[in-house]
Amino acid sequence: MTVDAKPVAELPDPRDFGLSVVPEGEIPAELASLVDEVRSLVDTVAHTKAGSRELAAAREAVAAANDRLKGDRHDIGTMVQQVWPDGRVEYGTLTNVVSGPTNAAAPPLRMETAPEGGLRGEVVLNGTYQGPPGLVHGGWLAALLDQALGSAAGAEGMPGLTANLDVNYRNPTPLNAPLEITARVSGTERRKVFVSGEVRHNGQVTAEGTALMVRMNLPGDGGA
Ligand SMILES: CCCCCCCCCCCCCC(=O)SCCNC(=O)CCNC(=O)[C@H](O)C(C)(C)COP(=O)(O)OP(=O)(O)OC[C@H]1O[C@@H](n2cnc3c(N)ncnc32)[C@H](O)[C@@H]1OP(=O)(O)O
Repeated sequence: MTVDAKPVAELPDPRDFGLSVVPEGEIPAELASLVDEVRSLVDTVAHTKAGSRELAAAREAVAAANDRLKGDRHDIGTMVQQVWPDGRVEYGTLTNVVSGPTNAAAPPLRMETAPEGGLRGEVVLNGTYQGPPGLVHGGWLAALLDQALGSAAGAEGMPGLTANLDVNYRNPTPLNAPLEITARVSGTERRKVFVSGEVRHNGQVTAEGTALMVRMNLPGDGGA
């Protein structure tokens, strides 16, 4: 098994597949700020002990905001073009549930190139990601790993879909605490990209995963 990455410059342009693209720099600062506020609102609502009057008033205010914004929407499948600090261009889904910059349901996870190779990111999951008391839900840890592992393949010029994901939960993962996510490509075989990664808290692995990503079949690939 070898790592046989395509040059990053050959990454597919989503526009060639009929998808819309929004450059990340063109997302209004007001939208980023609104997304942060909604993320906080979801946590607040999930934990509130407010009384009926306050709840009804808050519901009216939220409904008014919803009515105000819901007319003008990006299409499902819209991509966001992100430029890495080293100038590399990457495409992700605008509303990706783990990393989408406009999705208030996303933590959001942003991965960067790690000095030791592969990718590294940091994330804090609030109480809306809870599974067992005070701990992160295992399904969300799998989602974080899936995204990080997929990004590691994408960063090597091999974007694709997850065919298989295997997660081991080694230690409880706390809420409201910094988590480090690492991921890398360990090998390739034809269109198969083998990836692995970890979630750590205070340097201790809490979850680790391996995945098989099947690289997108691109024009000129010959299916290989
Ligand atoms: C435009 C740019 C956009 C880029 C965006 C990217 C964002 C990424 C973000 C990522 C983060 C989010 C991630 C997500 O959320 S991805 C969302 C969750 N995943 C999916 O929905 C994938 C559903 N599955 C499929 O679509 C197909 O099955 C795929 C595409 C995976 C393969 O169907 P395809 O017809 O294409 O290929 P193939 O069948 O010829 O197989 C090829 C090779 O693979 C081997 N194989 C296949 N399956 C398995 C398996 N289960 N175990 C072991 N091996 C398996 C197979 O034997 C063969 O091997 P070999 O014969 O060569 O030895």
